[in-house]
Amino acid sequence: MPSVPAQVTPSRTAMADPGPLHRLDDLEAEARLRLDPVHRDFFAGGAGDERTLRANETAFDAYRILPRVLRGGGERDLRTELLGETLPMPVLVSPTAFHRLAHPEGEVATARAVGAVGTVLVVSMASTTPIEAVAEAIEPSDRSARLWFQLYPQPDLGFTASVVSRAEAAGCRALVVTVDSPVFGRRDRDLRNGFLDLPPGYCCENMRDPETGRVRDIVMDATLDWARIEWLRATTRLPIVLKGILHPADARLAVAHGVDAVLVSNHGGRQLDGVPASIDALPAVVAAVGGRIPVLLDGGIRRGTDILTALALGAVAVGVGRPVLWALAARGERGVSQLLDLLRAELARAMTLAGAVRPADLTREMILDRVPG
Ligand SMILES: Cc1cc2nc3c(=O)[nH]c(=O)nc-3n(C[C@H](O)[C@H](O)[C@H](O)COP(=O)(O)O)c2cc1C
Ligand SMILES: CCCCCCC(=O)C(=O)O
Repeated sequence: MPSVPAQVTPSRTAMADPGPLHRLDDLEAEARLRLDPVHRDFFAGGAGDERTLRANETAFDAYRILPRVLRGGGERDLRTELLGETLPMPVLVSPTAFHRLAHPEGEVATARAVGAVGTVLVVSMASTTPIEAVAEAIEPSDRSARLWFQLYPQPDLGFTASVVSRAEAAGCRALVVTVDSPVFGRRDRDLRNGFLDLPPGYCCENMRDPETGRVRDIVMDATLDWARIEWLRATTRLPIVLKGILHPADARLAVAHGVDAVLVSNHGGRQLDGVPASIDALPAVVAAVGGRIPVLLDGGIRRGTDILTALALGAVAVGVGRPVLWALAARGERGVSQLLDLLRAELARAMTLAGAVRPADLTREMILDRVPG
């Protein structure tokens, strides 16, 4: 594979304190100033004509919140039960690759920020920091933070098992198995930019072979099937979350195969272009699962009102992907903390205005859909 052409080194000096964060999209604008344009394209881009990428955000425009009034309740309680644990809010950090391209401290900075909030960081298999170092980055006093590990199952079962063991030993509390990537999506921006490999000095640290020390390439495995999920089920005691479920029939199969949760996701529009926005796929998956396992969602979450809409349509929690990368690139650890605080504050305010004290108060009847723009 050709390596990436010489990169512009982002300047991290002489940047004034950016102060408080008022809007999530300010982070993207700031990040744009700091990122190498090739890396920015990798983070921002999607597959094909990026129809699904755009739809993930714009689909929320077709939903309206129908609030309840005079419900009182005082302070909002955002705590959320998920896979046997209590999260402080129904927001997780979805797995994204290559955080060290966004900021020199990479996944360590992300983990510290998520650790301070105490929610879940799903560490990508394509992390540029080894899972052990990500786990160590979380302060002992913040150990209520949860790491989950995202896995692309590799055709080499022995190596896959060794990666799962590493994640278990590092204290990861769930395995997020990405099932929407039997092959890499066609990403025109990366092809045009020649971004086909990491720059020298960076690698996917979780792909280091335990025996040889060599770093393997991640294989997107087109032979992946339900039998492999059964194999994984027998290989680990960790809860298994299937990431990339869009079809209700697959959600039913996930339940039948003993999976612990499904994550409705189109990989941020980076795999099969033309699939529905995540929020549009959610209701049918929720109906198919029928409450037997939790349903999560990611894709296009940018506002507290987006989170509220997803929860009311049946998601137990949502994940954010790109906003975390923008926050990290723009402001490092502080930016990720500010982002999570902003989402929490926006959600609490939206719930107050909608008459919900707890996430469980958000119900399907509070959402009108197919509202023309
Ligand atoms: C730059 C980038 C890298 C990603 N890397 C991974 C990955 O390593 N594993 C994975 O399962 N999903 C990956 N995703 C998909 C995200 O987990 C998530 O599904 C998506 O970003 C959610 O959409 P959002 O960016 O609109 O929040 C990546 C997404 C982006 C933007
Ligand atoms: C060969 C490296 C694979 C990185 C995969 C990251 C990812 O999922 C993405 O969407 O990009």
